[in-house]
Amino acid sequence: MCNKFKNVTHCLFDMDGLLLDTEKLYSQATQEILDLYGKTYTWDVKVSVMGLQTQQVAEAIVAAYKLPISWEEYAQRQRERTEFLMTEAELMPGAERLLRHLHANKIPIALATSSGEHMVEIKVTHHRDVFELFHHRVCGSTDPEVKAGKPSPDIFLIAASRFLDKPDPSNCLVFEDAPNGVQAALSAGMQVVMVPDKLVTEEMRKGATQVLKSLDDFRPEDFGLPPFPTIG
Ligand SMILES: O=c1[nH]cc([C@@H]2O[C@H](COP(=O)(O)O)[C@@H](O)[C@H]2O)c(=O)[nH]1
Ligand SMILES: [Mg+2]
Repeated sequence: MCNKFKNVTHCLFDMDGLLLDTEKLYSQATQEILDLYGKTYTWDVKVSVMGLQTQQVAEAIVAAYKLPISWEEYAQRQRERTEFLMTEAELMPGAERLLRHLHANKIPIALATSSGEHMVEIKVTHHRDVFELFHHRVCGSTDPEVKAGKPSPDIFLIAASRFLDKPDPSNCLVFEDAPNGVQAALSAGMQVVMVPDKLVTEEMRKGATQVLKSLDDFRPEDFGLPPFPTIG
């Protein structure tokens, strides 16, 4: 049987909405701010900001809802609300099993999140052992080398270059939930497994190398990675 996917050697993981169930918490915090102005955080705006850096998200929301505040003020309010909420972030189904499996099989893995370093620390409060499996973390909103956020390829190219053996992008597999993140991975010349929210349209899934309902459905052997051990 011919495999339509190319073998890879390294994996890069998005965090929000992919490894951690934080997108619903962002929606909650955003809606609380918009409530003050009688506005509703709608899916079309939400999906357009998913994966962007903090400043870009704040600018987009202030513009979309014509809020009478600066992006800095918006970002400050979002941070105040999310700092509390995100300590309770839960792992997405299949995330821990996949990360532990890749790590146990010595497949180099890295985190490539648009979130800033401080927020990443808060989000991993209850999952430190799992997030320590990564060779390194790239935190887009605070990393001086990451100039442009997703959908630009910068974050994934920088994440790849920080592995000791500096793999070619074509040998890296990205895991993403957001259309902006999928575009970033493709622009970086990488294959990308997309695990989208149910509301992401067919059109927005186009281009992804593989689309899955859950990380639990991922078959490492599709990409030349060691398969999960069979039970029994
Ligand atoms: O409704 C929202 N979704 C997502 C974000 C943003 O999502 C990023 C998470 O990125 P990633 O999925 O690359 O880990 C955070 O920096 C945050 O700014 C947000 O602010 N609001
Ligand atoms: Mg994400």
